[in-house]
Amino acid sequence: MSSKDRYKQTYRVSWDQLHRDSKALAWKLVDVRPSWEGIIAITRGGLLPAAVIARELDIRRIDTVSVVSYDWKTQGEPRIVKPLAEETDGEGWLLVDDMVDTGKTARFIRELLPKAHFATVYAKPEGKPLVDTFITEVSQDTWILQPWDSEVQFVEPIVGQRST
Ligand SMILES: O=P(O)(O)OC[C@H]1O[C@H](OP(=O)(O)OP(=O)(O)O)[C@H](O)[C@@H]1O
Repeated sequence: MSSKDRYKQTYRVSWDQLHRDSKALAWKLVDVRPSWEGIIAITRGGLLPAAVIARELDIRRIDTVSVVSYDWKTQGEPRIVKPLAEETDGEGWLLVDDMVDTGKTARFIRELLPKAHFATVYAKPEGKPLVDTFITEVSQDTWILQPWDSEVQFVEPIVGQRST
C-alpha cells in the first residue's frame, strides 16, 4: 500500500510531549521489574525515549540495534545495519522503541531477543500485540510525526491563504 493510501491523518508530537510520554513509560516500567540488565534501543527512533528512561531508572548500560525498514514512509524488508554489542536473548533487558506501527520491526527484533521486555511510547493496533508496555495508542491510519522529523515554520494567516 502506498503511503498516500496508508496515512489519512497526522499525530504531531512535540519535544515536550515526547519527554512527558517517555517519562510516563518509565513510571510504568518501574513496576515491571526493580532493576534491569540494561536498555537496548532500537535506532534511531528508540534513542530519545531510551535516554529519558535510562535517566529515570538510573540505567547506565545502553546497547543499540539498528534496523532499517522504511525509506521515509515506504516500508521494505527489515535489515540490521548495526548489530547488538551484547550477546543476549534479552533476559532482564529492556528493549525500547518510539513506536510500533505494522509490527514488522518488532517481530524481527523479538526473534533475536525473545526474552526482552519490549516497551514503546506509541503503539498502533497492528503492532500493539507485540509490545509489553506502551503509553499511547494511535489509529493505524495516522502518521506519527516525531519532533526530530519536523520543525516550526511560518504559515500564512487564514485570509492570506484564502486569497491565493
Ligand atoms: O512497526 P513498524 O511498521 O515496523 O514501524 C515501526 C518502526 O518504524 C520506525 O523506525 P524507522 O524504520 O522509520 O527507522 P528510524 O527509527 O531509523 O527512523 C520506528 O522507530 C520503528 O522502529
